[in-house]
Amino acid sequence: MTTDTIIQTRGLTKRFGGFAAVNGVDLDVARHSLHALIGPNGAGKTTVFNLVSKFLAPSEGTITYNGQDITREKPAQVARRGMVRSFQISAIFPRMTVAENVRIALQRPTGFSFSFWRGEKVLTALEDRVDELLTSVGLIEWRNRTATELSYGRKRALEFATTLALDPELMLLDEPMAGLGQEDVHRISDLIRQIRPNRTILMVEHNLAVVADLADRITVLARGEVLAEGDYESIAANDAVIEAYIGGDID
Ligand SMILES: Nc1ncnc2c1ncn2[C@@H]1O[C@H](COP(=O)(O)OP(=O)(O)OP(=O)(O)O)[C@@H](O)[C@H]1O
Repeated sequence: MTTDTIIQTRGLTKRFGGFAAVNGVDLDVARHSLHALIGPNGAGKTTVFNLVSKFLAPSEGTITYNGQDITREKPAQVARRGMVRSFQISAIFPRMTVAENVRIALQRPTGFSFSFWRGEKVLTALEDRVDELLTSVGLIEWRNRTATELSYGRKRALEFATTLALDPELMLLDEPMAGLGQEDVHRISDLIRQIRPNRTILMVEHNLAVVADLADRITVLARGEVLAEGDYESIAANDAVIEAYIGGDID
């Protein structure tokens, strides 16, 4: 494996009973790329995500992260290594303010070690970091409102802020556009573009316009196997991919 690969799977397989939801998947995610996993319903995308983030144990195969075998590690261990899955673990506390939500994320054991620090200077540094994160996701003027007052799209921006608080090296985004209206899709797309530099993002996303816009590389799954891989142009022109999407045009 080259040092440019941050996460690699070989022969990744997950069987539920006799059914292989994921079957022999080889995935290479290049460092500092945005890699999208797409495929029709039931293709195995969520299962791959659960395997990579260690929420599920594989039946067969290996997973390496920065060259280290993490196949048998627990989710908390891979989180400490810098792999953070958004939207599942970064739950929002609805009655707390927007700023408090980010502060709590910053004080998590896997985040900045603010919890071990003391004194006024430290608290100022913590507040500065909270405001920096809120500014970066466009929520600074909402900092003292309760999270429950935020629109759906802004809640997602807050989830981004709480994920970024952990300073992830690899962000796993699980359908970041799900349930969003067009305006919020643009807002979150801009946000992803903005946080991309120096990070690696692996994203499951159904919105193909977003995938076309953001992804450097795309892996198409169908029936648990890799059907195709490449940039959007090559994927969109691939007959097997078009057929897998029920004969439709994936544009
Ligand atoms: N815990 C489970 N037990 C049994 N079968 C499962 C389980 N989880 C997933 N499956 C099956 O594995 C297959 C792949 O599911 P998965 O959710 O990974 O697909 P997906 O590509 O994420 O689909 P979608 O786009 O609909 O979310 C499906 O046929 C699903 O029914």
